[in-house]
Amino acid sequence: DGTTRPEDGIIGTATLPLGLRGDYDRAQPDGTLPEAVLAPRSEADHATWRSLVARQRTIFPGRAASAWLEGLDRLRCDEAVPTLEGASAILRAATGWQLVPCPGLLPDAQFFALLATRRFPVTHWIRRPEELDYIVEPDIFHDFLGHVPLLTQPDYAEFLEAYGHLGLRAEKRGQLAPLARFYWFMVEFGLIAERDGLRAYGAGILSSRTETLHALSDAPRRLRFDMARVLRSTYRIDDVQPVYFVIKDYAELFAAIDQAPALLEAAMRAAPVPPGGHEAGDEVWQG
Ligand SMILES: C[C@H](O)[C@H](O)C1=Nc2c(nc(N)[nH]c2=O)NC1
Ligand SMILES: [Fe+3]
Repeated sequence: DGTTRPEDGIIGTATLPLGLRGDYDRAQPDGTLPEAVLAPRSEADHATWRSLVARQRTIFPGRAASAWLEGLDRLRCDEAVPTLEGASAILRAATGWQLVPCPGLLPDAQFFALLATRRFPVTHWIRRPEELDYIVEPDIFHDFLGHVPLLTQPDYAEFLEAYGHLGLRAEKRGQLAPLARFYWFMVEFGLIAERDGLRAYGAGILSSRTETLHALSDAPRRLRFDMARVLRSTYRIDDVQPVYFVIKDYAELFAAIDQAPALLEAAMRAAPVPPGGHEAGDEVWQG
């Protein structure tokens, strides 16, 4: 389902060679990097971070999900590349999650094992100033700004831990392809129907200027979240998404985890839906 994506460095899953840039040689058996080997931040790193955040902040109003924005504000990370210790203190108090540094994309088993113990791996390196608009792999801007704010929201925090456990189970049963689709559509590119309208909570959307503008525009197709449909839906990662799925609340994601074991088996036998493909039973989100 995944190929390299030309923009803003959101990566598909299993098919991509792990980490073109990260410091994998010094990673520990669980995939994390020991504090002692972390490269210090330069003023240029902080400047890159500030401009990336400032650019996104101009388009968040009316587009970013309220729980995600509240989380971002609580993390107070606009002025400099955040430290994981500082953010972890806020997360522990809110939902018991913590952040661990990693060299980049991790093998699925390591990734799931960390999520299952409420440890979210955050890539340590940050893109170079000339890469503001485009990088191939997720960097700290995608991992931290995209994924961390919603870890302050209890239902979502519970869901992502359960996803970790489900991942370890699915890996034993060779069901990673449909499970990666669930991560892609509902963690990286998810939309939520809020009282004041449609909003984005997906990390891949909110860490990308182009995707944030596109996802909330009239261009893409938006379907009501349907777990079985998501598990059959393939995707491209080399362009903005042609289709998104809309949840009504984060508890819906956690509830879907319970259905997953049966649906994963069925999805392995079902014909995959091509990227942006239509199916008779599709429930278009009316909004
Ligand atoms: C699980 C998901 O489908 C995807 O395969 C992965 N995502 C990530 C990963 N590793 C990191 N660090 N971050 C991710 O988002 N490894 C695997
Ligand atoms: Fe991500």
